[in-house]
Amino acid sequence: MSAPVLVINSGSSSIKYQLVDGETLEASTSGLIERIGQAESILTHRHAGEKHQATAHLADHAAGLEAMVAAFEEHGTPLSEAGLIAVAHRVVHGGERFVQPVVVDDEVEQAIEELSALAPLHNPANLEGVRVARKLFPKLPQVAVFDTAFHATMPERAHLYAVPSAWREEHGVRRYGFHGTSHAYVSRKAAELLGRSPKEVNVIVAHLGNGASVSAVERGRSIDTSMGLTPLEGLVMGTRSGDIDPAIVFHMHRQTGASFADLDAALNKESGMLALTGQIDMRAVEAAAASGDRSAQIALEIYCYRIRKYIGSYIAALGGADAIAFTAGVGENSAEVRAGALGSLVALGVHLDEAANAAGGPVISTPQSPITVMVIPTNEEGEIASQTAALLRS
Ligand SMILES: Nc1ncnc2c1ncn2[C@@H]1O[C@H](COP(=O)(O)OP(=O)(O)O)[C@@H](O)[C@H]1O
Ligand SMILES: CC(=O)OP(=O)(O)O
Ligand SMILES: [Mg+2]
Repeated sequence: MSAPVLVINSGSSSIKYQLVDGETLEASTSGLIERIGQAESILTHRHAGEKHQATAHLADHAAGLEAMVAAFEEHGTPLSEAGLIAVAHRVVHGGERFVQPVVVDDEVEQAIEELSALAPLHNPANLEGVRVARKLFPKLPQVAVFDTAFHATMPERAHLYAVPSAWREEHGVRRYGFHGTSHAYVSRKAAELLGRSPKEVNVIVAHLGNGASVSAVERGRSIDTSMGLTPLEGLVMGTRSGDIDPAIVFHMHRQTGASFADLDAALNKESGMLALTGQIDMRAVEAAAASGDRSAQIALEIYCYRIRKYIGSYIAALGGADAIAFTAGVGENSAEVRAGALGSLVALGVHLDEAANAAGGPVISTPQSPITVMVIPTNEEGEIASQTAALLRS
């Protein structure tokens, strides 16, 4: 590896990590630590085509990152001998200030902490990863790469909300958008698949994971995206409601006396597919729907209908699209969701090839389709490593 970067994606109860070459984007080692803070945590470490799994009690992110360091020592090359040029961190909210990757110092750490109010599910965990890694690897540059950065190009018509000016000017209320490294990487790959430069094409990216968002990418620049001030707006997600009438919050507060903290938790953690079906995982929802469960069938319809409305509106926003690309856990794996999301878009130039869709792509539209539909595996860690290597070169 010529520019090895350790990429860390700290979630609320998990840590994903990869050792990636910032030049070739090749990952030699990757891992996932799940159920941090619970009685038994699971560490899955992949190196040289082999999978090593272990369980342990990992009380917090510090313990999780120490277990990661130990796994590198046990399997393959210890991190201290890997020739790392940096540790790179996914940070979800960068606010208005961070529109490029930055090397983290005390002041940047403080700024990320202040942004936690805008991404309470994500930034605190990201920050924890940064803090522990700064202690573990004090000599290496720690770089933060922000989910929001790619969307900094959105025009005012897309990022301004029609709310009182003090909210906008004094409290940073605007659309920021998230999953930016994924939207950036996948929209570039879509242009590559079309055999064109990113600057020549308009692409709609549907990133459908646990969190989910759609973006409209005009000639390589994000011009709109479905997530807003926080990662709650837009699509129906695993546990998040996506778009609702904001008055529902006031109504429920008045009706039940629930606090704003309770309502925040209800919309972020107890809504979405979980609220509609009792399940978070799309595989379980699809299995229930296939076995005749009516609420799962309706939930799938709602999930797909919301995506379809966003895609239709982004075709309008872009004045026509060259490609639609599906990515992330659901987008890459569920032919049923892709078909459901595209149904009735024939009138807008989307002709799905059902056999190609069932086979998983990469191209899943017919050769005559005016808009090419694709399935493109995302690579957030590779994109983060590549942006980090570019920052350190400059
Ligand atoms: N074969 C599959 N069919 C349908 N959905 C799947 C499949 N594999 C994974 N998923 C969905 O992908 C989700 C995770 O996506 P991912 O992009 O890894 O999310 P995150 O990064 O937010 O954790 C799971 O919750 C599951 O719903
Ligand atoms: C921003 C966001 O929703 O991220 P994730 O999908 O990882 O939850
Ligand atoms: Mg994700």
